[in-house]
Amino acid sequence: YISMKERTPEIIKKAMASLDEHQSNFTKLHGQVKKAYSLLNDLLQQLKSDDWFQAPWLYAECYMYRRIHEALMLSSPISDFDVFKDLKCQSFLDSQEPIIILCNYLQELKRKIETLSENKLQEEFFKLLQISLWGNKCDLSLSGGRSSAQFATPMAVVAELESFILVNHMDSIWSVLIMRKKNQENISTRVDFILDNSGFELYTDLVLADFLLSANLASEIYFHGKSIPWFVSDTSEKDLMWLIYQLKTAHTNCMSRCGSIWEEFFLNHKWNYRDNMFWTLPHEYSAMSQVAPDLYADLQKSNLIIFKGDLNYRKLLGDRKWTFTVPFHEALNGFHPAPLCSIRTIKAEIQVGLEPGQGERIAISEPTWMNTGKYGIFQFDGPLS
Ligand SMILES: O=P(O)(O)OC[C@@]1(O)O[C@H](CO)[C@@H](O)[C@@H]1O
Ligand SMILES: [Mn+2]
Repeated sequence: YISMKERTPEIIKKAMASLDEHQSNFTKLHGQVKKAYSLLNDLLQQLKSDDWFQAPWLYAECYMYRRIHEALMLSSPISDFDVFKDLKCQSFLDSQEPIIILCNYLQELKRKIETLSENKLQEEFFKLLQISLWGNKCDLSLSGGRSSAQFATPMAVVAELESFILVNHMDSIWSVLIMRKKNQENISTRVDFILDNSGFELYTDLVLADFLLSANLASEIYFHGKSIPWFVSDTSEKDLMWLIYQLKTAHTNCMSRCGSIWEEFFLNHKWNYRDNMFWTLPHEYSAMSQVAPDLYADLQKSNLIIFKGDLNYRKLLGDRKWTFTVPFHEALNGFHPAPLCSIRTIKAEIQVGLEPGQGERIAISEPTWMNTGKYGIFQFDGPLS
């Protein structure tokens, strides 16, 4: 209710404001801008109707983002204009400090990576996994488009927040990768990231992906993004390329090196970008094999699929009100293309795989614990090899 009543009107207003701000860039296209603006205004008025509050939440939200996209599509030639672009860019620019710190950390780590013992490698992997987890605190649909505060020193945060991890299957994620690395028969290991938010979160995902290659825990990475602007801050191909360009052209040495290395990864196909319309439809993932068989078949080639963020978790579980103690495997409802894990801070009232009483105990002192992104999970499903 809060999401549809308060956040969505804010988000549409932000989209309209962005069109307003860019008026002057669209010389000779004022008619088209006016049209998109008025379609968004209609949508804003329609949001007051009861229908929006009676439809399933996930469906209504996805529909709203599609209607925003439609307003632009009907206003050709400004169809390609991303009404959330400025918000996404700003959230990246606001996190320069932690980005530089993390960048230096990664470079130092890579310099000595060959010399690390298996235990030490695991420790570093866990650290970067947790940084990527807490990076998911920063989504803009939850904050109605307001840039969320970043943590100043990502590495210090890891220790501070460890007690807020409610399900921790980092061991299983590690096992999948290290067992493949040790087995000489595995010449290649493919890891897929089903991306969530651009900006700082995306940066933490790329750092993790770089580490996986550098530590020979993976040989190829596939990043899956969104083909249209989605849930305000979700990553599109343009967002990903923009981020890499920002790094490459940064004045800080370590950032520009990082940008060049990552660009190179894409050029030599160690890193690959994919999108598919399925990610911007309201379907739960158990419907993927039916609705998007090609995508499902592609994911079956993966050795580990990492689903980032809250929305992906909702879709993995069909956004149902599961009992907290239901096993993750069961709630996936037949969706098992390959070993997979969810890395997500809890922002929506859906969670499985908890210990009996675990969620109920937190709710006593923190009634809104499922809406804030304060708690996180690493939840794994699949055979370990
Ligand atoms: O997937 P993300 O970026 O972690 O979170 C997306 C999200 O904040 O947006 C919606 C808020 O209305 C909820 O679905 C969800 O909590
Ligand atoms: Mn998101």
